[in-house]
Order: sequence, then structure tokens, then C-alpha cells
Amino acid sequence: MEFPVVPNKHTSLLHAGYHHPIHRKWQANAQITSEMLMYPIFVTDNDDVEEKIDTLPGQSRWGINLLVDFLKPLVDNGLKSVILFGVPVKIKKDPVGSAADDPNTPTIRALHLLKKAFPKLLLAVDVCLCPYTSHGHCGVLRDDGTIDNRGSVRRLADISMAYARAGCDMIAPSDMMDGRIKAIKDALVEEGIAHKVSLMSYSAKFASGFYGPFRDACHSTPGSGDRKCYQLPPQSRGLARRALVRDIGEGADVLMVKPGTPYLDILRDARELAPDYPLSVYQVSGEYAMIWHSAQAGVFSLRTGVMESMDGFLRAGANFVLTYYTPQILEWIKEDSN
Ligand SMILES: NCc1[nH]cc(CCC(=O)O)c1CC(=O)O
Ligand SMILES: [Zn+2]
Ligand SMILES: [Zn+2]
Repeated sequence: MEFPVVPNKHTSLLHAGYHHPIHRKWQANAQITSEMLMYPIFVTDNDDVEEKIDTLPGQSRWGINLLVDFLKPLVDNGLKSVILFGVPVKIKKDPVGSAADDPNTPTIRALHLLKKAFPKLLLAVDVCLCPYTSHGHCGVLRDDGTIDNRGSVRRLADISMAYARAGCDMIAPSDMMDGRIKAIKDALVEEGIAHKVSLMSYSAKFASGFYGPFRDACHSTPGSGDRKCYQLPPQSRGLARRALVRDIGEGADVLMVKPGTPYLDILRDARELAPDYPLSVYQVSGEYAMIWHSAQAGVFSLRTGVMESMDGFLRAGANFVLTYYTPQILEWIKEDSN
């Protein structure tokens, strides 16, 4: 790196840059705002109940009829975007995940409802088969139990179109099948809606141990085997970089790295590989729980732990963060502005 000025006996003195709080703000590469938060929400077809999720303290599966009342105060507090996860409990699961695009599936019903209730809220939907398949995998399987990639991609594109027609603003496939970005983009173009429905790829999604609470929340733990054949090996920087470049080539509008904190190097890689693309990071369920329990145990205050993790994401290059801490952060942003 080139030094901007000739070093002299004063250039090593840094404290003047951070004595005053406003000075410290000027040193920030980026600061979190409400637009940078996307709130993951679990929607169930047990219509009138809130089911608390034990492994995700403070988070619930929401019955359709409670959704609007739950979100109203958050929207009033600055919430700008959500990502919906369907948790069907009444619809039957089958090998091809037919329930994913059934007109009565929770996400489709929620899309219609939320579009009407909150016209300005950006509605993203997670697209995957695992909450809907009897075997719990993210794709369709062959007779020998391995992934049928072509069949899976076809299903995912169909499901994406059903969500797009129901009014979502953004499709977010988390399944990790090869070629799904191209298939979904082609379908959006074919349907004539590629200008208003964007495509966010979970591009660098690792086969992480940090998804446990989520699988519990979604009842989506695979019946047998694991997801290591379609999610990235945690040791691999190279495959993550290839996946990012591949998804750009297939037509992704927004890229994602997931999980967050253990993969900040990948986030920085993504920022450098795709300097002109919006980039998101998913602070996943295990990270949420880890910070929560640490705060409970007195390691730090919840606010300190959460906000320092946000600082890391923004510094590494993220434009926005999917986090279950969205309601708290909105509150803290508001407190700070007063
Ligand atoms: N395709 C399913 C999916 N979508 C988002 C997450 C994880 C999110 C979280 O842990 O918060 C998972 C779990 C998995 O892939 O096993
Ligand atoms: Zn899945
Ligand atoms: Zn395999």
C-alpha cells in the first residue's frame, strides 16, 4: 500500500482522530441504518397461534392471522424488508415438496396479505424444498438417494414463479442446486417480470454447524444423511469464490454469504469479486443463539455483542444483513438518533 504522505514524526499520532465521539463516527467505513436490515420471519399455517421457538429465544413461528399485528410496530419503527420462511404443519410433505407452491402454503398466503398491509415493505421469500419434502432434503432425490439436480432446478423455478405471482419483490433460493439461478432468471424473463422481481442468491452458503436452531424452527432437518453434497465445505475458500462468480454469470442480482461471522474472509472476497453488486450476509440462527446466550451469561451486553458483529459485516463489505436481531437494532438506531 502506498502511504499518502511522506511519514514524519506526527503521522504516527492517531488518538486525535478518535477522542471526540463524532470524530470516531468519521472513522467508520459504514454505519448500520434501517435499510441495511432484513428480518427473517417464520410463517406457519397454524393460523391463530404464535409458537415460540425454544432454540431461538425471542423468535416465533407466526400464524397468518397474527402476522400483521406482529409486524405493524416494527414497520413503524423503520423495518424496510423481510424474508419469509414457510413452515407448513398442516400440508402434507411428499418427495417433490408439492406443498411449497400449493396456493394454501403459508408463504403464498402471507405474500398476498403483507403486500396489502404494508405496500412499501420489501418482501423476499426463501425458496427451498426442505421444509416441504418428506425426506427433508433441499432438492428432489433419485432412487439411489442422491440429488437429482435437473429435477430439483425445475421444481425450484416453478416454486419461484408461484411466489413471484403472489407478489414477492425478491426470490432467494437457498437450496444450492447447480444452475438454479439461471433457471429462475430465465423463468422470470419468460414471465415478463424480471424487471420487478429480483433474484438474491445464497451464493456462498456453507455446510455449517450453525443452522441447528433454524432447522428446529422449520422442522427441516434431513431425515437421513446431511447437506454436504450441495452446501460448501467450510474449509474451502476456492469453491466459495467459484460459486460467487458462477452465480453472477447466471444472472443473480444480489449475492449472499452465509453464515456471517465465521466467514468474514469470504464476505471480503465477495466484495472484491463483485464490487458493483449488492452484497448481503446472513447472521444465521446459531450465531444469533450464541450471542444471545453469551449476553445471558454476562460475557457482554446484548447490544455490544450484536452491534460489534454488525460492524464486522459492514467493514468486510456487506450492504445489508439478514438478522433475527432486526427488531432490537431498529430500537437501538432510534435511541441513538434522539
Ligand atoms: N435451505 C434451508 C435453509 N435456509 C436458511 C437456513 C439457515 C438459516 C439459519 O440458520 O438461520 C437453512 C438451513 C440449512 O440449509 O440447513
Ligand atoms: Zn433447504
Ligand atoms: Zn453425495
